[in-house]
Amino acid sequence: MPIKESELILNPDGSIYHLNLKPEHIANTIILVGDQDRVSKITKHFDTIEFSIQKREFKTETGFYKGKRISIVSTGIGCDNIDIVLNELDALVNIDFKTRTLKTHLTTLNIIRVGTSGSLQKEIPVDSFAISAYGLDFSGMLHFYDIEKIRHTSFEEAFVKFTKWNINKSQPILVSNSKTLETLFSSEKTKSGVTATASGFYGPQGRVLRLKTEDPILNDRLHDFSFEGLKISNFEMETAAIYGLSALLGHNALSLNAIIANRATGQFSKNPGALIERLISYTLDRILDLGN
Ligand SMILES: O=P(O)(O)O[C@H]1O[C@H](CO)[C@@H](O)[C@H]1O
Ligand SMILES: O=c1cc[nH]c(=O)[nH]1
Repeated sequence: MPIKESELILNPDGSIYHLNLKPEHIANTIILVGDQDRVSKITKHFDTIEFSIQKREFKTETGFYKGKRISIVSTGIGCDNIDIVLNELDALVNIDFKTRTLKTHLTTLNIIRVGTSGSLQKEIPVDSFAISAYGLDFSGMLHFYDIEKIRHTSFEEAFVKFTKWNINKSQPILVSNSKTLETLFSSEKTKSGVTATASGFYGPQGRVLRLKTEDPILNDRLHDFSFEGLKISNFEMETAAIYGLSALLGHNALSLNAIIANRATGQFSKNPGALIERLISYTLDRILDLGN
């Protein structure tokens, strides 16, 4: 049965609804960034840029870096946007837009997030690089999918008990990265941990400006929690959703984050721009070891 026009939405030019892309526009290796201005900070290193388009916060550039074809896609902020980006990227490679049916041979994408993040541990200082061994979703978006096979309930149960998690918030879900990608991108320059993916920047990450949070010591409990050697290392707003949807759709995913803030020490990077430039160079260097 063809997928209905209301479900797989194509623009008049045949491109997919939000990303505005056609299947030929994307590579099998994709770097996701939050900020649309970060796209050109990556593609300025490319030998050639073959395609560039932007709709809303979703900017895509595809080109060649030292002979490797790569697409950079900006997601904007948050897991609701990741739902759009991951479903549309998957549709671009695994659904035949003419017949509106699933392809017989499915394509596996390599999806690497290059983001910014706030550390929860003193040992992961400002200006370092964090690799997310797991994403811990607090956003709730993944609960709309059948996640039973990809979640890690013993960690989740221990986490809920230790942190006295308020059940009015969505139930946390722990999802793994691609261990193959993690091996490729890990080095003495990276620190690995569990990335907590929050549903907001202020209250949901324990920041207080004028509004008090529901649980003022939640960040302390996140800091102290450990399970079989795993600790919560950092906060950001997309990783667990990328890991969850990639695992469900059969793609490989990894999240690399430049640590611009340290919540344990109260510090913020003096030069976040230079830090993200270093993470971009690090990522591009390692990405060449991926097969095409
Ligand atoms: O720098 P990016 O990739 O946007 O990532 C982080 O920064 C944003 C918040 O300022 C959130 O998207 C968070 O995940
Ligand atoms: O503290 C931080 C820094 C960047 N992005 C976040 O979501 N949180």
